[in-house]
Amino acid sequence: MRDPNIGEILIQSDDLQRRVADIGAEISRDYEGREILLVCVLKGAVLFVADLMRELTIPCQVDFMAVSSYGSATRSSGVVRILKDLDKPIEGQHVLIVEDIIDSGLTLQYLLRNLRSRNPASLEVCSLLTKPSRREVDLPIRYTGFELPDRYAVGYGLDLAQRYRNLPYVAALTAAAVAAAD
Ligand SMILES: O=P(O)(O)OC[C@H]1O[C@H](OP(=O)(O)OP(=O)(O)O)[C@H](O)[C@@H]1O
Ligand code: HPA
Ligand SMILES: [Mg+2]
Repeated sequence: MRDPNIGEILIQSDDLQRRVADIGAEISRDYEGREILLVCVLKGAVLFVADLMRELTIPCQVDFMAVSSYGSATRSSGVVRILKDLDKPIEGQHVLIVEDIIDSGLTLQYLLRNLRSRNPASLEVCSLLTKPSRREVDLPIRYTGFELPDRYAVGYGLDLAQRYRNLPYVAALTAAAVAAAD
């Protein structure tokens, strides 16, 4: 039986996989002759980075940073906390931040400022999903997979109170589930 909190499917698994392959090809072309460091933003981006890095044909490394601002609610608290930092310095490296979703943009704003101060050779952003209608700060996103409507989404890494990250598709929560979470 389908979970009663899960509403309509917004992006099917096949469409996710096809788009991830396209983004991987585009990144490989753009960074030809260079090595990149993927900075995966835990936990949401973990499925995306695992699929994306298998599509890259250029040398790459991956490191992980954990930040959190949502707690168990469906709205950002606006306060971004680093829960785990990168293992190594990034000075002189071509860094690509890999995110699952840019919603208000507050997490990414914090990350861009923080990582820029560490003097990478370049710093770009790849986010599978974006919700332009909810953006509170305007930020440069070099690679994007899909635009979402103003609905709280779960699946393919995205959670509600840590659940549903394992769904192979992206789905909207039902209105009742959103109301119960906030
Ligand atoms: O643009 P924003 O409004 O800042 O929202 C986007 C961020 O929020 C989510 O992470 P969250 O803080 O919930 O942690 P998680 O990745 O562990 O789920 C998501 O993975 C992004 O990192
Ligand atoms: O729609 C969303 N779903 C899950 N996590 C999120 N973090 C920001 N927006 C979302
Ligand atoms: Mg989350």
